[in-house]
Amino acid sequence: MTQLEGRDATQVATARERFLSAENVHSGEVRDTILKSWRRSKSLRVAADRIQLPFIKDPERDTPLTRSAAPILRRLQDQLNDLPVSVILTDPNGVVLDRRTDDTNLERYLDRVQLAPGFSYAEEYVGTNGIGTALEGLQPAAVFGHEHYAESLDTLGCAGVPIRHPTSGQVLGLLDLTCWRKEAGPLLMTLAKATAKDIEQELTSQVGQRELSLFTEYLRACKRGHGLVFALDNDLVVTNEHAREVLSPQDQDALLAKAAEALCRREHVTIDVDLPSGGRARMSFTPVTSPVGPAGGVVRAKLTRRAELPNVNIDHGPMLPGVVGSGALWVHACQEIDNHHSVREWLLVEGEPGVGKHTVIKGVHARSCPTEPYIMIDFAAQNNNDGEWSRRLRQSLMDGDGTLVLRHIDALPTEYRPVLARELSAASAGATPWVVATSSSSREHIGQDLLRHFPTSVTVPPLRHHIDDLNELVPFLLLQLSKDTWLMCARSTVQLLMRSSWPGNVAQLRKVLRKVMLHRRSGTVQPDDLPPECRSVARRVLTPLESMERDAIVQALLDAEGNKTTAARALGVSRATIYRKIREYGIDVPA
Ligand SMILES: Nc1ncnc2c1ncn2[C@@H]1O[C@H](COP(=O)(O)OP(=O)(O)OP(=O)(O)O)[C@@H](O)[C@H]1O
Repeated sequence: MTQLEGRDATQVATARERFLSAENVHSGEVRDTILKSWRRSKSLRVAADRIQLPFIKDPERDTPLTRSAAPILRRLQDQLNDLPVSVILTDPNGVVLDRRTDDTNLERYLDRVQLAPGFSYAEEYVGTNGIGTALEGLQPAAVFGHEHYAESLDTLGCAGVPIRHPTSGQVLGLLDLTCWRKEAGPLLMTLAKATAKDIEQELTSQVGQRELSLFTEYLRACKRGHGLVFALDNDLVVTNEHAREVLSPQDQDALLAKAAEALCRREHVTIDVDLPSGGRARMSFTPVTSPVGPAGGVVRAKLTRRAELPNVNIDHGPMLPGVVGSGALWVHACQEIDNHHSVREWLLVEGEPGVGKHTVIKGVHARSCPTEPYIMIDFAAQNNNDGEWSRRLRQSLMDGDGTLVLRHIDALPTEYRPVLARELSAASAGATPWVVATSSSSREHIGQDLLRHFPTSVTVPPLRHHIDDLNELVPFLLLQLSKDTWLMCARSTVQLLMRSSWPGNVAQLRKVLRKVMLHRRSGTVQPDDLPPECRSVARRVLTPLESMERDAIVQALLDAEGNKTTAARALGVSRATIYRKIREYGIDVPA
C-alpha cells in the first residue's frame, strides 16, 4: 500500500500539538472531519496521553452480524496472507468483537493500545480513530497517523465502515482495517468498503424471506404513527425507539408476554394490558405471513393510563408518601429518620441544600401519624422580629403531639438562639411532639446551646451519591409538575442528567425540569430540551464511591486554594494521581 500521510505528517503533528495546548487550529490545516472529531474528543475530555478503555468481559458474539461476517473475515485474512493489516469487527458501540491478523508485531502493538476484543473504541473513550469516528458520523472514516487523538495511535492508519441492517438500515456494527501508518493508503478504505458490502450482502441472504416480510410490516406500522411498535418472532424482538423511551423494561416485558401468547395462537387480538408500573396500554397484535409461511407478528400499542406515583419503600415496610428513591445511601437515611421518629427521639437532619431533608420528614410523619398536627417553622423564611415563630413554637410544644420541624435551624440569627434554647429546655421535661431540626451548614452555625437538644443526627446524602435514583425522581417530578399533561423523559435524557454533579441536588433537578416544561408541555423530553446548565457533564456516570472521591478531591483543592501538590499531600496520593483524577472527573480546579 502507498504512503498517504507522508508530506503532510509533520504539519498534522504540529497542528495536533497546538490543538492540544489550546491554540487555534484552522480548517485546512487538517481535514474538516478530523478537526470536528478532535473538538468532540476535547469536549468529552478524552485523555490524549494514555489509553484506558472500558472492557466488556463477555460481549455478545453470536449475532446475525458475527455469523454473516465470520466467513468473509476469514477469507480476507487468508488473502492478506502475511501483510501487516488487522481485520476488525465491532458492535455498534465500538466494542471489538473479532480481530484477525497474521502479523505478530502488529498484533502485539494492538494489544498494547487495547484495540482488542472486549474493549470499546468509541470516540468518547479514545477520541478520533477509524472506528469511533465512523460510528459517530455514521459513515466511513479513515484516520491516519497524527490525526488520531490519542498519542499512542499515531503509528497506525485505519479505515472504518459501518455495517447496516439490510432492511431497517440500523447500524449493526463496523468493519475496520488497521495497519502501520507508513503502509496506509487510499486502498485501505476501498478494501474496507468492499468487505463491509460483502458482509451486508451475506446478512441480506441470512435474514431471508421470513424476516423480510416481518420487517416490512413492522416498518409500515412504524411509519403509520408515533405509537409503540414491536415486531416479534420466536427468536427475535424488535422495538421502536418510542417504545424503548416510554416503557420501562418491565412494562415492555409485560406487553411482549401478551403478544407471545397471541403469536402462539396466530390470531389477531386487541386487548388492554395492565403494566407493572401501574399504567395501562391498549395493544393489538397482527400476525404476519411471508411467501414461505408464518413470519411472527407486529404489535402496536398505546398507553391509555399513566403510571402511579412511586414511593420509597423502606425495609419493605409501608411506603413514605411523596418520597421516591431506592439507592442504598438514600434508603438508609430514610430508615434512620424513621427509626428516630418511632422512638420520638429529637433529631437533627443534616445535608446539602435541596437534598430532600424536609421531604423525608414530611413522608415519615404522613406515614405514621397523618392525623396529628404537623408544624413547620422555617427560620430561613420567618420574619424573626415579630415573635410569631416563638408563639407557634410554644403552642406546638404545649400541645405535645405530632411533629414539630425547625427547618433551617442554622439560619436563626445568633441573638435568637438563647430564646429557642430556653423554650426547648422548658418543654423537654414533659410530653412533646417529635422535634426535628434541619440544617445545611456546619454546626458552628447552630451553636452548642441548641445542639445539646439534638443528641443524634442523620445526614441525607447529596443526589450525586445516589444518582441512579434519577430514574425514579425524574418521572416522579415530571408527574408532580405536569399535573394534567403527560410528559415523559427519554432514556438518553436521563442518562445525560446522570452525568451532571447536581450541586443544588433534587431542588435543582426540579428547577431544571420546570424550565424544560416552559417549552415542552407534552410528549418526550429529549436531550436537546435540557437547559445549558445540564450540558457540562462528566464523561460517564460516576459510581457513588467515585463521586465521594471526586468530592474529597474538590474539597482538598479548595482547602489548598487550588494548589495541586498541597492537595495531593493532604489526600496522601501522588501528584500524578491527583492530576489524573482531576482530568478523569472533569474537575474545574478552583483558582
Ligand atoms: N426523594 C425525593 N422524592 C421526591 N421528591 C423529592 C425527593 N427529594 C427531594 N424532593 C423534592 O426536591 C425539592 C427539595 O427537597 P427539600 O425541600 O425536602 O430539600 P431540603 O433538603 O429540605 O432543602 P433545603 O435544606 O435547601 O431547604 C422538593 O421540591 C421535594 O419535593
